[in-house]
Amino acid sequence: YFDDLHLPDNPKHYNEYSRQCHVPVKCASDRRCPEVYDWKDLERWAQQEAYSRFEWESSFTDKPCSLISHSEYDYNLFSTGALSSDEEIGVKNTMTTDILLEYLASGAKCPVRNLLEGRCPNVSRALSLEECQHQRLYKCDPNYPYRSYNGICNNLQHATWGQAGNPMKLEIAPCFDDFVSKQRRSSTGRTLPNNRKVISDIQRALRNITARHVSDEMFSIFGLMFAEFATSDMIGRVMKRARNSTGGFRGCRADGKGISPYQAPLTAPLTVLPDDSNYGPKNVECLNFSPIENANDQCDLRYPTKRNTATSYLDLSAMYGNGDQYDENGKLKTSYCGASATFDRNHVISIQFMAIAGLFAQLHNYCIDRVRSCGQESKEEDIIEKCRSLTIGVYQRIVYDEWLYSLFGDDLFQQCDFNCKYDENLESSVSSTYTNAPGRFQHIWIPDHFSLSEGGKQVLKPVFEFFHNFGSFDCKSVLEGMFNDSIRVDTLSETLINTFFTDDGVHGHCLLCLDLERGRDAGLCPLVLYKHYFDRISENPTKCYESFDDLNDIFYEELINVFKKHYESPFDLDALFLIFEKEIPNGAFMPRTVAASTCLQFKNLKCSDRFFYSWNQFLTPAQKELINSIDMVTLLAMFGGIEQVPRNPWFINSEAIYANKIKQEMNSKHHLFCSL
Ligand code: HEM
Ligand SMILES: [Ca+2]
Repeated sequence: YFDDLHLPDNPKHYNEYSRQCHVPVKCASDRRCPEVYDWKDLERWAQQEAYSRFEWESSFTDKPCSLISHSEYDYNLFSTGALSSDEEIGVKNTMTTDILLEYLASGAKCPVRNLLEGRCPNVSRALSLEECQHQRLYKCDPNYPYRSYNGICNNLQHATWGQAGNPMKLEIAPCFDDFVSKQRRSSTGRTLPNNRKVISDIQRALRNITARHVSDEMFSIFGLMFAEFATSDMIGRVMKRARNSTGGFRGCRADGKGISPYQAPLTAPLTVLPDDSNYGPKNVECLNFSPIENANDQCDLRYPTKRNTATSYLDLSAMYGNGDQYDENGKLKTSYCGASATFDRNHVISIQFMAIAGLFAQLHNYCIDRVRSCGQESKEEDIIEKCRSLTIGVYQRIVYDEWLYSLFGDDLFQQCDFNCKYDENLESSVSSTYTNAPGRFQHIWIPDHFSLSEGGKQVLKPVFEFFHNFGSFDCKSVLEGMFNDSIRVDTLSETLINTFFTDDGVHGHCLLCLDLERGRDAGLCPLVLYKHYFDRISENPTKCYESFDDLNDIFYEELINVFKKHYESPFDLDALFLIFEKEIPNGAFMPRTVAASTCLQFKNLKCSDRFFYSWNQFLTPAQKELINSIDMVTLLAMFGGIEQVPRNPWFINSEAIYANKIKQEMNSKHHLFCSL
């Protein structure tokens, strides 16, 4: 089934649903193109607008009242990095193009759509401004055996594919109201229902669904946190930036009682209604939110898409950073739990995340020690890069053969069929749909407590405590705690809905609301379009949804009732709610459409990666042998500092084996490090 892994450069509106279900298509018979008297003049105007807007926005980084302060719980939840001068040009170019498109769309919308979808041959598809032409030419050396740090030259013909900072890509054209930036509206043209209200009603409704139950064979918190680690490797979110860094621009008053009079321009806070069962009594009427930056650094006239600051390849880019993270011996500088110090910049992570990240950094550093102890003369670069290739290979094998296998279950794993070959014509890219809807599915597994294993006992602590004071935790007990801790599948946790990122256990954010808003901000189309799209790809029967009750093949009745209450038509539902699809394929842990999207995303990342371990021609036999023998259990035994490791860390209640036994087996492979 899933063999078209390509995401288009110029996505088109998805017509198939309308065709099958006789839904009218906006602009269907409108053939007009934008009429502009003087394009050059318009471009220069848009550029001037962009430049002055950028200066104005940047001025807010010096206004303490407009920044979230240290003492607020959501300090750093929306932190923004500083821009290098190259990045600043990219951001300004993106703004220039966005302003120009918004201007055109403010006149008539349909011509803009025709332009964006390539039906206006007389209009150039890129701006002609000098600043827009700064794409560098790269010459890639096909014989250079190692990955670059920013993803460049992984693809020899298209050097920039998969590069950090690239835009995400869309399967189908986005559904902004004006096609370029305004939030999608209901089919009758009204604003979508209040974000928070829908989410809190969903939490209430899910309490009454008993079909969602905990079984013995349950995915572990270890599996959950590993997923977050893999996500952070392929996706790096970046809130709209100004010149200097911040701990987050302010949208709401510090006490949450409404929008701040000092609201910064790069924010779009969420409104909470006074009758909210959690926030109401706390007088919180406003939750901070900052949109993600667009990425259109060469000023192409195309649908706006969001920036991904990570390399899309599964190459441990969040751990290796720019390649400047090594000490004088070529070891990664480490921080808590032996994790690479690069993670210290990321403010929204837990010690559990660090404990998993630490396993891979320690493998790299262990490898460096072993290679050096062979006493052979090697170039510094070769030692580092050989250990890096080994570590990435070990990680990639774990992602596909262990983690995805456990998540998908045997049937679905075979169906998805990860046995593709390297395809040099396939662009490595992250889907904006995946990122902003199905890819967030596992957030609903986040519980209210994580376990620690202290003196052989399980101790439960609120999740938020693990986001602060990393120094107060013992990584060994954090790791051990994750193995027998089950993901949450019966109801949605308070942590997810009411107290996310809190520091006092009382006032917090709503992660699922952020997820919903990200989809709206990225212009995702209605849920039923994606359902139709992915069903077609997986050759499932497709269906039309005329009444809410038609949704009964996707959702339980309790949820349909929530949607009935808030939405005008089943066609208006937000794509995020695919995460609540009731059909879970046999043996899998994910609903059907989420699984289809996940399958395509991970297949793309594998088959577009020239250096993927299973075909990387630069790996030596010794590297290959090590990659095939270091599995997750081995990593845990070697670097987890624990005496007994679970045979299967992805599921709870796994049988345990002695770490020493595994370490001994590894010792018998030491010689391999001398022929890396
Ligand atoms: C305790 C576990 C986790 C926490 C605390 C967490 C937290 C977060 C936060 C704060 C964001 C940014 C929200 C926003 O502003 O848009 C995010 C984004 C995201 N998360 Fe998670 N997450 C967790 C686990 C996972 C897992 C297991 C997955 C599974 C694949 C996942 C997938 C994603 C994706 C795809 C995004 C969007 C991309 C991004 O912003 O990096 N997360 N998560
Ligand atoms: Ca990466």
